[in-house]
Amino acid sequence: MTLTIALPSKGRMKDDAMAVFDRAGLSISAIGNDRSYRGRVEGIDGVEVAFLSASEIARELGVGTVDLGVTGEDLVRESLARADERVEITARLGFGQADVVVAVPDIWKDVDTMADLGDVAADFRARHGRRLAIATKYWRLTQSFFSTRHGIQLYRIVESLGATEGAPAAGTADIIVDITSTGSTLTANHLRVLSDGVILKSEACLVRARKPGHDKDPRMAAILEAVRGAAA
Ligand SMILES: Nc1ncnc2c1ncn2[C@@H]1O[C@H](COP(=O)(O)OP(=O)(O)OP(=O)(O)O)[C@@H](O)[C@H]1O
Ligand SMILES: O=P(O)(O)OC[C@H]1O[C@H](OP(=O)(O)OP(=O)(O)O)[C@H](O)[C@@H]1O
Repeated sequence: MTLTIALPSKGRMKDDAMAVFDRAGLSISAIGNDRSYRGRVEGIDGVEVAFLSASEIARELGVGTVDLGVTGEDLVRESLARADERVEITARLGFGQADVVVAVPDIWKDVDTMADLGDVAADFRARHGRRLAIATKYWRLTQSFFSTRHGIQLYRIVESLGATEGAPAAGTADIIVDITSTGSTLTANHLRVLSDGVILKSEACLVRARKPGHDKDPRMAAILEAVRGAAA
């Protein structure tokens, strides 16, 4: 059986992911020309490399069409319901660090915690005639953090696929849930992370799809050991 490893084909994780595999002594070459989306690991037969976007990698791991992949933990937990039943995070790779956070307008001086935000949400309709609106592309993470973890039910998610930090100023949402690394985009948009508003501390991970046979496959064991040893 062929083992398929998915690596980012583009985006911010591409170069670091290739570098980890290089340091691990797993040299990857493209099949055909440089623009090919298929590759192989030199010296190991029966292992194929698929180059996909980081978000596609998370989805493909969930359905098991790839065996291993490098992608962000945020994308895994957002794309997959009950992620831990379907995939295993086998190594944290030391790059792509970013936090998924709840951020509110700076001028909401009395709102510092999720409990404060729960109070705001509870009387938002009475004050404004509508529910608190949260702009995000992280539906699943937002719902589980607000509803399950903090018992906040009175809100509405406004899907945002870009420039999420601009939504409060544009009037399309009241607060946001988004990824941040340096924090400069939040600051530039006059937003502030709640003191207990970090939903997930994400980084790039080597993720395995839970499929039968992996535990007995020497190629899987060799790849995991090599990549773990090379993680920054
Ligand atoms: N400042 C940042 N902004 C956005 N993502 C970041 C940042 N820092 C690290 N990341 C991580 O990078 C990953 C997304 O990378 P990238 O945007 O290259 O992915 P992509 O799947 O190619 O995107 P898309 O499919 O939207 O084109 C996520 O796991 C995210 O957590
Ligand atoms: O905390 P910061 O360092 O400001 O980064 C956060 C921003 O970066 C990402 O946007 P995008 O994918 O456009 O990335 P880029 O701003 O790094 O180009 C993300 O959606 C945030 O908007």
